[in-house]
Amino acid sequence: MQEVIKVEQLTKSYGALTAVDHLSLSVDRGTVFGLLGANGAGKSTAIECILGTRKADSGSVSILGLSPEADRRKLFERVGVQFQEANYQDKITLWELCQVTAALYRKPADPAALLDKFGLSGKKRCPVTELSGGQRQRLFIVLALIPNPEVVFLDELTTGLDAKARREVWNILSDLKKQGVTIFLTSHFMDEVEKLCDRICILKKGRAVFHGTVSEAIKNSPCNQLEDAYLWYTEEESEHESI
Ligand SMILES: Nc1ncnc2c1ncn2[C@@H]1O[C@H](COP(=O)(O)OP(=O)(O)OP(=O)(O)O)[C@@H](O)[C@H]1O
Repeated sequence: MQEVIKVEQLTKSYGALTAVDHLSLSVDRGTVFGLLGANGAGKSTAIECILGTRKADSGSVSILGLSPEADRRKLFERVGVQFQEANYQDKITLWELCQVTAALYRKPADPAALLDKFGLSGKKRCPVTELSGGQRQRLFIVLALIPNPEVVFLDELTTGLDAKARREVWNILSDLKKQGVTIFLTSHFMDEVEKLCDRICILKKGRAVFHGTVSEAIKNSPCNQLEDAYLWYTEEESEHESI
């Protein structure tokens, strides 16, 4: 399988705090990779450093064989990104934002079709600031998919979505995966991780304490369920290195 994302020994500190500590990982084409960890474990910092929007202290990253820093323009034609928080100009409508985003890419997806797929067609003329939390979250995913990406990064994918919308997002991601899109996500929901992720990495205080499949995560712990295993990896005082 072709390696699409390769991260080696990525490290980032904020003053005395090491937020990401020698993180190495690899993601194959057409697979879904989940980066997990408690609040403050370093997931967002890791994603930002992988994307080159935050400068790492050391380590290397390659996405689609390109460097996020040196090949920024080339790479971002092929990568979609959804961030947890985004600030948009006051009063800009969903439709305007989609158009502005689509204009950045050579072969964008059809924003109208994406809005429709995510149940946002009726809100086209609505200012982004007037959307509910779940609607904003869905819009962020739409924006990440506008480039027609080969790789998509989704940070806290379904936070704020209701049960039905979460299921819909899962189905859409499963379809994207079938089309060969590589997905890198963070999530706090273990049902979602079990449903979607081929491989996971669990971070604890910036360090990877588990790498592998969901079933390996359960097998290498004393637990029978992913959520219990996840808590075991993240809460135990002793390290459970299995990399
Ligand atoms: N700009 C910053 N300056 C200083 N410290 C920061 C900064 N951003 C994050 N941190 C710290 O780095 C650590 C990792 O934060 P990060 O946001 O990467 O975690 P996370 O796993 O994404 O958390 P969450 O699940 O809450 O989003 C935390 O202790 C956080 O307080």
